[in-house]
Amino acid sequence: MEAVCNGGGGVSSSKLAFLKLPDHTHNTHLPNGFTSFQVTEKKLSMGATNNSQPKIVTGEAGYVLEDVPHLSDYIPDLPTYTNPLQDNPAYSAVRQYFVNADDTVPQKVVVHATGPRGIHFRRAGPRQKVHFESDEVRACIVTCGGLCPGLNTVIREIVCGLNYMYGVNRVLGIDGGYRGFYSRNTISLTPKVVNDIHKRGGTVLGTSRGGHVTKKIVDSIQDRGINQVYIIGGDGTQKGASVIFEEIRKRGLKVAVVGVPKTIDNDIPVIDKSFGFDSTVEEAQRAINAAHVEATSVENGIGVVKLMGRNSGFIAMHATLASRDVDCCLIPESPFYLDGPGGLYEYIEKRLKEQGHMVIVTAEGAGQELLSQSLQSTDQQDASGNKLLQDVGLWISQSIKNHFAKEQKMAINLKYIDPTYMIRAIPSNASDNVYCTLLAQSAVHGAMAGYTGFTVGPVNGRHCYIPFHRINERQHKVVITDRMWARLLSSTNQPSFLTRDIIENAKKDKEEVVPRLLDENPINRKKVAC
Ligand SMILES: Nc1ncnc2c1ncn2[C@@H]1O[C@H](COP(=O)(O)OP(=O)(O)O)[C@@H](O)[C@H]1O
Ligand SMILES: O=P(O)(O)OC[C@H]1O[C@](O)(COP(=O)(O)O)[C@@H](O)[C@@H]1O
Ligand SMILES: [Mg+2]
Repeated sequence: MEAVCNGGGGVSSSKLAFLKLPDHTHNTHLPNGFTSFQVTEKKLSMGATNNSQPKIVTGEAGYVLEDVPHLSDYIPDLPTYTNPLQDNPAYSAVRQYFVNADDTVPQKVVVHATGPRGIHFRRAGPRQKVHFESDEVRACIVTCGGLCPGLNTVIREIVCGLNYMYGVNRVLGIDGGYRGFYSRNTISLTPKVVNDIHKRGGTVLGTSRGGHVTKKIVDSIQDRGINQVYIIGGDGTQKGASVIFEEIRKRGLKVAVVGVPKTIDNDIPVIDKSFGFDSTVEEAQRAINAAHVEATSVENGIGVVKLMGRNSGFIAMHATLASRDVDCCLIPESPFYLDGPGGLYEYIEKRLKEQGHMVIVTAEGAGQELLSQSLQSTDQQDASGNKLLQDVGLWISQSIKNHFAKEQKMAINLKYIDPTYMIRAIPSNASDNVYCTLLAQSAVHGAMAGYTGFTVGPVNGRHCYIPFHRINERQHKVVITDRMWARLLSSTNQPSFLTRDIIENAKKDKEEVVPRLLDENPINRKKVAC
């Protein structure tokens, strides 16, 4: 799939050179109808601005580039160096190893002949010129939030990428998440130290929730002389990274802040999917197989499997689609009910009569509203402020058992499998390892080129630098009025549990979360001033 654009809207290739955007766009007048917007902030004495605003470049035919910050936005006269990769024997033979300064990637690849070209992100990759010298770099890596297959691979590849590609040999590992910046030890990471870590699950750096004290974290970054910060973590972590970036920018420090999105739940928007997701879906097959074997080995056997997915049911949906042994998949985005016509109990009875067994997969966040009606509702949160969930797997298993015992309709034989933490702790599979390598290398290239305040990730198959605000504005969720959920419903034959209200709400949600590019001026949407 070719999804990379150069500059202008539907222009001929001969015009492309003229339409080139600068590698990092400031409040610049651009050629031929391109306009760059960055709200003009009050300048601080050291040249820093007091608050960063979205950097938006617009062009012909509704072209919009949502650009990422650059150190030169607030540090005047930032020196430039030749990229050492140009003398690296592994890369110098590559026909065009460096990314074109004006390469951008469209967020939407399905377009209409007369529709605008829509939002684009800056393409990731090595730049001809960099803004750090190799021996100047002092990088650090931190991992935060829940575990996810692939964390160690990303750590390994950041360390190796910095060292092999840019000759950087000072990389610190921050121990135990954000709080490790100010309350724990650091470890020195070299290619030798990280050589084998991708074969292990978890994170060699340790992780934690809570403990994000921005001032203490940035003080520690400043005190240690760190100038590249690689922050690997989920939606909470990326919010934390954004705040750290703002503080660093406010202090006018030459420190690149780079987010690497980690989420086993795949709940981060914009990017195609998160690392570890494939490994997780694959590992979930083992639990589903076990549930299927148990269910088919007895009369009226029911296997219930709980998978992770706090607010987003992607793991359950994909594991169900992959398996074909699942008769019902429950996710947080699709409310369901138990009793009455069209309810879960009725469906279970029908399925058992038809085939004598069934498998139910539930995401951990499914049916929480039902649980809080029937169990005592708790509003407990974890250290990061995430709502602590009640065990839907246990609850639904018990509810099904009670229902069939009470009605004395049929004797059922139910087995509940909770493989959630076993799945989360595995090392990443081969395809996730390759993905993690690309993510890590893209992150390193971006920081070396002076970009900052961004999350790296694939958009339509191309790695991009995405501004934090785009990652943090919403959660990625299964849209139950989309084709993928319809595919699942047709593969399991389960009831949709959809009432007219739910369908209307789902449509409304979708309209709110996905910017309606066809009829909207993005400049108005972002409320940026020229
Ligand atoms: N809104 C926020 N602002 C600053 N830091 C945050 C925010 N939300 C979460 N964090 C921090 O990010 C880290 C990880 O967040 P958490 O929600 O536990 O996991 P994840 O990043 O995997 O979603 C924690 O240290 C938490 O304190
Ligand atoms: O690790 P904990 O605190 O038990 O939390 C479990 C949660 O962590 C996750 O595995 C990942 O969530 P995060 O990406 O927010 O860290 C969720 O699927 C699950 O709900
Ligand atoms: Mg999270």
